[in-house]
Order: sequence, then structure tokens, then C-alpha cells
Amino acid sequence: MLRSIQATLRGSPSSSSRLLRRGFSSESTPDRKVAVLGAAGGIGQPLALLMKLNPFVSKLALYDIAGTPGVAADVSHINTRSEVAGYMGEEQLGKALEGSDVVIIPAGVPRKPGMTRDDLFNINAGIVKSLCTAIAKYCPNALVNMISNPVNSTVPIAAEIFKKAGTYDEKKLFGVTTLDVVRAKTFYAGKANVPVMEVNVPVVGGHAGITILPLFSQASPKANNLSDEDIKALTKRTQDGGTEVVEAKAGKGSATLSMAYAGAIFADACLKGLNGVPDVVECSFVQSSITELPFFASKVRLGKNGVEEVLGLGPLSDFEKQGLESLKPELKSSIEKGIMFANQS
Ligand SMILES: NC(=O)C1=CN([C@@H]2O[C@H](COP(=O)(O)OP(=O)(O)OC[C@H]3O[C@@H](n4cnc5c(N)ncnc54)[C@H](O)[C@@H]3O)[C@@H](O)[C@H]2O)C=CC1
Ligand SMILES: O=C([O-])CC(=O)C(=O)O
Repeated sequence: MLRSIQATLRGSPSSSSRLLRRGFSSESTPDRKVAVLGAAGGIGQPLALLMKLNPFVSKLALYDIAGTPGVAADVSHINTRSEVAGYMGEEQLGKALEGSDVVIIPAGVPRKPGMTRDDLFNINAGIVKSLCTAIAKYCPNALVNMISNPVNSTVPIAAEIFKKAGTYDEKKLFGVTTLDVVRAKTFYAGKANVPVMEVNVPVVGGHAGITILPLFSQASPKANNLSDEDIKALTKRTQDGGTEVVEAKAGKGSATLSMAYAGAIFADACLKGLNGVPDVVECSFVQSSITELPFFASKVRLGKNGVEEVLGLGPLSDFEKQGLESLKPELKSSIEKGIMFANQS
């Protein structure tokens, strides 16, 4: 993704030659429409910028309840492939969604210091419900990338809304947990003193506090200079990464720029999968049977229909096994809260 952006910034010939190397002719690069819901927000704006730089996108629809004409006019002047259109207000939501291949949802309120992600449930659950009802109507086959918190509940809400509408396909619904992976990579590289762009760390579980479980025992490149205490501290910092930003922003919201980066990486992976690029693997919170919980984040292989394979957890250290058992009750109750909300209202 970073290379895609760098190549795009250097000019379109290099990005199209990259596409050619991947087996696409410039004429046959499939048309792909991406819709961003909440596009005028703190995440939505930089995410709109990054999706405008993505050479796989041919149409970019920017939807919000306010402010999208300005964001769309601004982003539309960038000389990259996609056509940009802004849509504002519920009566334009259908047009924004129609024909979308990927819908990214960063709509909703962010945390302030002292709040948990679950404290956002009361407002964001309703927003996600209404947006998913519209997705079921206007683009039932789109891949849905859920960013709105609490992800541990909003993904189950989306699943229930799609089930009620008769459009649910578990292969097409993703909770975006990429920021946890981005943080785990950055923090690990800093501590282990290895080149950050070479680092890989799976992060499993969910997306809140102790439900975020980075698997540093599977990190690459291997670091022999980290003690058990270091691993504990890295795990805690990854779990509290969102709170670190919320506190630093001191009432002005939560992570937006790093989240836009993470959201753009995950959407890029979805587009590559749709386009048939092989071996696209990212962590995501999806319907899962790798534990007894109905939704769980783990590595997922992406393909032409969305999820191609939910990969297992692999070997865990004793510390990670303990973390896995400790996260299950909280994750289970967040999932159940989402399911109950969708079915009672
Ligand atoms: N999954 C993750 O890793 C992360 C998730 N988040 C979550 O993303 C969400 C958005 O965060 P920010 O962009 O910082 O908030 P923000 O308040 O800056 O932007 C949210 C946008 O959503 C819009 N919105 C509200 N209701 C809407 C509706 N019904 N339809 C369309 N748009 C609507 C607002 O007008 C606003 O422009 C929050 O719930 C936050 O907790 C934030 C960071 C990381
Ligand atoms: O912490 C928050 O509220 C936003 C978020 O999900 C993150 O930054 O991981």
C-alpha cells in the first residue's frame, strides 16, 4: 500500500506498470467503486485522500450527513484514476451506495478521555444499523469494512441486519482491526530494533482493550533480545494504543490519521482479493469458527468473494494462551450485546 501511494505520487506510469506486472493490462484493470460512509469526519477525510490515491479504485463515493460536497470537490482535483462524487444526507445514501464493490464505514462518534469503546454503543449502534439497512438495499454484494466502534459489537449488528434483509454473506463482512496490527508492528520494531517495514505480527481476538491479542511469539523477523517483561509491555501498549491517542488528543477525538492509513491498507487488500491477486492475507474481525465465539479476529485470506479462508491461530506462547482465555468473556458479551440490539429494535 505504501509503495502504491509512493508510486502514485511519482506519477501514474509507475502505478500502471505495477498493475501490468500483477497481470492486468491497463485496459483490463477492473472498474471498482468504493464508498466511504462518514467521509467528512476525522478518519473519513484522510481515508478519502488515500483511497483517491489507490489505482484499483475507479469510482469513489464520499457520503456523510454534512460536509461532503467540500471534501469531494477538494479530493476530486487530485490527478489519479478515480472519479469522485460527494453525497450528503440520507436521501442521497442510495446513490452513494449503488454499484459499490467495497463500502468503508468510519461513521459515528469517537471516544473522549475516560470513555471505553463500549460507551460509544448507544449512539453508534443506531448509526451502523441504519447504514447497514441501506447497504442491504442498494449494494447487497459489497464487501463491508466496519471501522465504527465498538467494532466487537458493530460487526455482529451488521450481520444481524443483513440476515434480517436476507442478504447476509459472512464472507463479505469485516471488522477493521488493521490499526492494531499497524501498532503492534511499530512498537515491536522499536523495541526489537529491527526495520519496521519488514515486521509482521498477527493480532487476534477483537478490537477493545484485552480483547486485542497481539501474537508476538509469531512476530517476524525474530528478535532474541526481548524478555518476557518486554513482551508483556508491548502487549499492553498495543491493547492501550487507542487510549494513548485519545488521551494525547485530550478531548479532540481518537486516532484518525493512523486509522485512515490502516483503513486504506485493509480496503486495498479487499480490492486486490476481488481482483484475483493471490495470497492476500490480513487480520480482520470476521465470522469465525476457530474458537467457540461466533466472531473473532485472525488472519484471513482474501479472494474474489471476500473471505476465502479464515486462518487458524497457529502455536501460542503460554502468555498468549492465557490472554486468549481472558479475552473470551468480554468479547462474547460485546458480540451478544450487538446481536440483541439488532434484534430488539
Ligand atoms: N476500528 C478502529 O480501529 C478505529 C475505529 N474508530 C472509530 O471510527 C469512528 C469515527 O471516528 P472519527 O472519524 O474520529 O469521528 P468523527 O466524529 O471525526 O467523524 C465521524 C463522521 O461520521 C459522520 N456521521 C455521523 N452519523 C452519520 C450517519 N448516520 N451517516 C454517515 N455519516 C455519519 C459525522 O458527520 C462525522 O463526519 C468512531 O466510532 C471511532 O471510535 C476510530 C479509530 C480506530
Ligand atoms: O481508541 C479508540 O477509541 C479508537 C480506536 O478504536 C483505536 O484507536 O484503536
